[in-house]
Amino acid sequence: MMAADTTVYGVPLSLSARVTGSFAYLTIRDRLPTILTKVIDTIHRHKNIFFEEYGEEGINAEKQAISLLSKLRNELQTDKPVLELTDNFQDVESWNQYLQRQQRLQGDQESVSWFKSPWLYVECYMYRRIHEALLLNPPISNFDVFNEGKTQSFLESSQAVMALCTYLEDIHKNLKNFSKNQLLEHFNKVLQVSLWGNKCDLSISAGQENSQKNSPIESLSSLQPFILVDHSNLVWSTLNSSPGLGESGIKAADRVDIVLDNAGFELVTDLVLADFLVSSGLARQIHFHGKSLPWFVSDVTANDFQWTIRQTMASNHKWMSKSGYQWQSYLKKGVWCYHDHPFWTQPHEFCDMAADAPDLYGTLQKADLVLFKGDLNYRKLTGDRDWDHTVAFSSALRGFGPAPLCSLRTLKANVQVGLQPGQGEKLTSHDPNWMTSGKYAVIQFYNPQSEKFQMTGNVDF
Ligand SMILES: O=P(O)(O)OC[C@@]1(O)O[C@H](CO)[C@@H](O)[C@@H]1O
Ligand SMILES: [Mn+2]
Repeated sequence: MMAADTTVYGVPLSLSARVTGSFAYLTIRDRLPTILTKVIDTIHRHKNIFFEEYGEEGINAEKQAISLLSKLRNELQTDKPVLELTDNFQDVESWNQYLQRQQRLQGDQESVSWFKSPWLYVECYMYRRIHEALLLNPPISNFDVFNEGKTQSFLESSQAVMALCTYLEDIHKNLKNFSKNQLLEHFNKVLQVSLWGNKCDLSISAGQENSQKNSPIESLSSLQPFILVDHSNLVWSTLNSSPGLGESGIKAADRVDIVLDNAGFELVTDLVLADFLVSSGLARQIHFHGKSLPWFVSDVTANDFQWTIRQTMASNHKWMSKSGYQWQSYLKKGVWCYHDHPFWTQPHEFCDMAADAPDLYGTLQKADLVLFKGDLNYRKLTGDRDWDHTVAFSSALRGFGPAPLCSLRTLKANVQVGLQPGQGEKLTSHDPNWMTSGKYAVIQFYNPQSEKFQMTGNVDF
């Protein structure tokens, strides 16, 4: 049970580095400075390229950006107050208003600092400050400091990508003859491949490469026991309960939104899932949501999304190339759409979305299902609070529910809800790092309509 001083109106406090030795503390003390040092090193290694492209201006920009990033690293390591942003990017006002909100919450400016403020806030803020350091130094403003790691993750996963595209081609060939059960079997496989694709995240590894080396399909059965919450059946029934009938006679969802996480291998697993949903007739449209700036080392930007599809098309592997052309065609026809709303690269908990980004909330309300990939999205869904593990997922969402939603997340932060009584304790006893190792995962579903049904006894379709 929560101690009284750790909850406000029943909502636990945000995870933060106030708790010495906590995962948040170790992340801010150790991993974030390491990531910053790698960013500085990356910029320095590109000095000659900046000179070739931009002359002396490029050299000066490199020097100034490194100076700003070194200052940022010092502020972080010495627990200085969080500062206002000074660039003119689209979201600067929202970020500075959030800082003022945090200052009101915490009492004064001095107390809003790296080790005394919510982990979610300061970690997101660090990536936004990295972007500021580039924005304030044109002509290198468009340089993606994480690009090397993201492209390496894709290129070094090429065997796994080929295996996945070959598997997808087999499905395409036999799709028309599949029974409902066979379709369900393949649905579960591509859903779990997308789930485990999330292990390939470069911020947890502080940039250490972690591409996918072995066949993603063959390893699924050995990974099954590590799925702590498996609501795949609820996802399947949501896709099959939509009013419309697809070409294949399957009840098709009109629209599935995928809130993306990492580029590289994980993005390919999401594209394969999206391809399966459309080609099987389970969905008519897929809307992808990426990031509007380089984020958490490996998160997908528009450039990463386009590069990945171009790379797949250019492959000399027959089925990889065929997949790439199919995916490009889906984008051209509007069967697939890509968005990158600024809200995804702000620090807000998702329960704030309806108030702080009503346009985005309204977009998600058009979906029959929203899939949220990865750990950071899970932290924002649950507010990165220190919840008891048996708290219901619906409670932790605190009113966020634009549509039926499902988190596909490998655990890399110490927040997890919706477990059975005793499940957390049992995991801690035989695997103390179960919440942060990336070994475990959840497929965790919530339907706001069923919530409404429980409260009012009826649902207006
Ligand atoms: O969202 P992702 O890519 O699955 O993970 C993001 C992440 O790596 O960043 C933080 C650690 O710095 C944690 O929230 C989490 O481990
Ligand atoms: Mn990520």
